[in-house]
Amino acid sequence: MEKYTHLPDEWDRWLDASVEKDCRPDDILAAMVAANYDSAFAEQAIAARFAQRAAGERRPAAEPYRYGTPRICHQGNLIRTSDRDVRVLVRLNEPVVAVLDNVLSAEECDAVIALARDKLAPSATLSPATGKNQVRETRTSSGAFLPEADSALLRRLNRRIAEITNSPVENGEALHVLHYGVGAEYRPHPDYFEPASPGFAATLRRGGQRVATLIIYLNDVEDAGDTVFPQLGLSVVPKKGAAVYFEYMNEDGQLDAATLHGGAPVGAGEKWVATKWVRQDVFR
Ligand SMILES: O=C(O)CCC(=O)C(=O)O
Ligand SMILES: [Fe+2]
Repeated sequence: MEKYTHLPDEWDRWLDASVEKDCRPDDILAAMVAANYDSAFAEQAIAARFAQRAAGERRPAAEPYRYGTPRICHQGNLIRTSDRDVRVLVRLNEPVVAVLDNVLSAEECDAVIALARDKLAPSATLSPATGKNQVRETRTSSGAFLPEADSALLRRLNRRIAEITNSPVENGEALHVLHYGVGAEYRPHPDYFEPASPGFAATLRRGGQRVATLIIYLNDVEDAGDTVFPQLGLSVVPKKGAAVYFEYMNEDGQLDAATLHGGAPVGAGEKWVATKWVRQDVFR
């Protein structure tokens, strides 16, 4: 039987009542799946209902994002790190986005791919409703985290990335490598965790919010696979050793929705990136 992707009135009221009673999102989901609801649809509906309730308890209208001094120091043509001069190619101030070149050497790119190749697993996304990792059609790459203890190369790169992003090494999550085959994509998403979503509470306790991202391109893609920013009309074309940086949390804790981004489907060849997500505090 076809799964339901529509909420009739009685289920709408039931969902409201369940959220009001503070039922666990997991239990609400289980009940809906048992009643033949599509699980992705149900999760979205549950997360939206929790977010709505939280929004009602907060200030009514969200204030526009205030752009202060960027975290990244990218005024000049170069960012000098302790072991490499990184070239600034493009700077955008609102939101803060920078395209950088010469972040990694070609040999370093190849070495990072080699470290990740055997560890790849289908990419998952964290459910905003339940906090569980789930494989979805919105993210069709495969990926692996590379813990720093694994190699001297990773320690050196993590230090360099911390200098580029002007943040403590300890605030970075482990480097995350993604591999996309032809047609694989990562649909537009924010990298921060929507604070009102119950599924994100646990990860937010580990180092606080994500504040900035550096996506490093580890190969030249034969066709397409750009990193796209739909709200900016911006598309960054992968180039081996180059990177795109963006930041999305200011000193007041506001989150910048304009940094919505995704990895467009690869047209030909393959695409490898290494992502560093920077947290507000030490990430454990
Ligand atoms: O592959 C890309 O261009 C985007 C990757 C991405 O959004 C991420 O790793 O958070
Ligand atoms: Fe992302």
